[in-house]
Amino acid sequence: MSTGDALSIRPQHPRPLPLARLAESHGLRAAGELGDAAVSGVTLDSRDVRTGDLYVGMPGARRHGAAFADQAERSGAAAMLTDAAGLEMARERGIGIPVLVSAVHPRELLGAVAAAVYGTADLPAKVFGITGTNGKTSVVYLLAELMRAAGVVTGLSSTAERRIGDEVIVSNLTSPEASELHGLLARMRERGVEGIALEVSAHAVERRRIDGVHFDVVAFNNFSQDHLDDFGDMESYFAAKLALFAPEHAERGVVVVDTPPGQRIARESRIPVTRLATEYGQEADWHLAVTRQSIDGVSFVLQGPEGAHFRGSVPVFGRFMAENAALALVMLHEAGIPIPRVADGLDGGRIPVYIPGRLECMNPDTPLDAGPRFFVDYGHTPGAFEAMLDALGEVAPGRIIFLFGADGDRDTTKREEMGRIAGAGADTVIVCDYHPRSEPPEAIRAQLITGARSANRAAVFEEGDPRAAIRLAVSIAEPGDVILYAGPGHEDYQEIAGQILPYSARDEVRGALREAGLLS
Ligand SMILES: CC(=O)N[C@H]1[C@@H](OP(=O)(O)OP(=O)(O)OC[C@H]2O[C@@H](n3ccc(=O)[nH]c3=O)[C@H](O)[C@@H]2O)O[C@H](CO)[C@@H](O)[C@@H]1O[C@H](C)C(=O)N[C@@H](C)C(=O)N[C@H](CCC(=O)O)C(=O)O
Ligand SMILES: Nc1ncnc2c1ncn2[C@@H]1O[C@H](COP(=O)(O)OP(=O)(O)OP(=O)(O)O)[C@@H](O)[C@H]1O
Repeated sequence: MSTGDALSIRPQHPRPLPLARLAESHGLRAAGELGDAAVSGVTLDSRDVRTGDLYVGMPGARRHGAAFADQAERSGAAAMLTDAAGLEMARERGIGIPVLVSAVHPRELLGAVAAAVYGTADLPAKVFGITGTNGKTSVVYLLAELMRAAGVVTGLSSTAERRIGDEVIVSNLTSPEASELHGLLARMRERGVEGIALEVSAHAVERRRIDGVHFDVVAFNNFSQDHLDDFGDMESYFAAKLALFAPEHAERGVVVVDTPPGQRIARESRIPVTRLATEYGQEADWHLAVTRQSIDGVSFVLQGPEGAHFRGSVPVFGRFMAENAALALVMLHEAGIPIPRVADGLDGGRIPVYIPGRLECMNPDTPLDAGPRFFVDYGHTPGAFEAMLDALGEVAPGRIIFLFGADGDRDTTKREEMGRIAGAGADTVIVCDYHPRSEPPEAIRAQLITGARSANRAAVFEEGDPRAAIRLAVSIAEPGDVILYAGPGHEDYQEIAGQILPYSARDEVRGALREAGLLS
């Protein structure tokens, strides 16, 4: 997520849709005369309204969007869509624009309405969606890179950023609200995008942010603890992911079946599923085997039905990166972009993917006998910590120095487990602050440290200020050691006590490496 509050992206040449037609096709009641009013965009945020928009004022967790109807009207909204309560609020505010009233929660119609306004119900492009706890952003970037290799014009939407070809758009949520998503899809269509990779969070499925999108292929990679503050329990979190595997969302699915959650998705999916296994002996349609690993990347062989196979590598360490790449390859194959076509566009199977802030090495040119390698990562779940530290255990030439903090005001139950995994998998742990938000930072650190000490392995240091923590890590590291800073990834801010402060871990790390003479 970024703190950038850029306006949502829209098509450059919208085609206004008559309100009367919209009302009729979606069972909306018109409060007053619609005349020949038409709308050319949709938004549910008054601060994002453009002239000619349909402003959707719907109830949120904290307030009703209709409270901002006057602001939306002043900004040029041509009409409003709301519920009965919202209509009352709009009337109280003396709104003059036409109002459409929905008998159900407007969220239930938002995707279909946005698709109708933007004409995105049926896209010429192939659309791919990935869900799972960790690795969604990585799979999205791999999909985009592999499509480029196959000569496909690509667009993507991820936590890190959204992209249309080479154009980069600020990303505020992992999965944008349906109104924003359809605006993005419409712009992609204008730009001739032929293949679209979308990260689909559990929130997106549950809050109907993907309504009106029909995926050619959706995929599931893994499932572990996260977001319990939002979903309450693991079963509800899982159910939100499983719901993506349904005919109303997608044609077909690809599932990593190494673990019981993956096997369950494959069993309970309501669409045909192709299975990918990375564990030896696991029954599946496609099998992945890692052939070589180092701190600089991972090589693998992927084998599938009818002799389909791929031999290649990813320049990011970890078995799970090979798994992410294999999953992307199988998804494309299932959508009719066959592996040989992708392989033809790659140099010897090398996938030159760059994933911002995911196991990103900040000094890849430092020789291992001259200094430590410093990686910045977005991992913030016990599952991601385990995957990264297991991977490093296999490839780190020297000691592992692990630097991390935890979110304030988010799933507090995962903190001790994150600390324990860090303490068990690293040689040195440095606990610092991430986004404390409204919580006392030292209390968050204390929970992480309790977990880290419980493992009885790593030396544990506490340094709240992340800038100082980075420098502490560099000062104690020796040639061949690996420093892994988990949490901030691509982000460019720190949220402390209601304030958003500029902070880029990647820039800070570069600065610290320069100070130490490890980067020019
Ligand atoms: C918990 C949650 O999902 N909240 C979302 C929700 O906020 P809310 O219900 O609290 O909205 P509200 O503040 O009550 O406002 C009600 C309505 O008034 C509108 N409003 C509000 C203020 C204003 O000035 N003008 C205006 O029009 C709002 O746009 C909204 O439609 O509706 C907002 C508008 O769409 C979202 O931005 C907001 O996402 C917040 C930012 C969020 O952090 N969501 C997280 C939990 C999330 O969705 N994360 C997932 C998963 C990430 C992962 O996998 O790690 C994601 O996909 O990003
Ligand atoms: N297949 C995987 N299995 C487990 N961990 C992974 C996998 N792929 C990546 N990771 C770890 O999880 C971290 C987050 O990866 P990524 O950003 O791709 O996941 P995400 O699902 O998009 O997370 P978010 O939705 O929070 O952005 C990575 O930086 C890496 O540490």
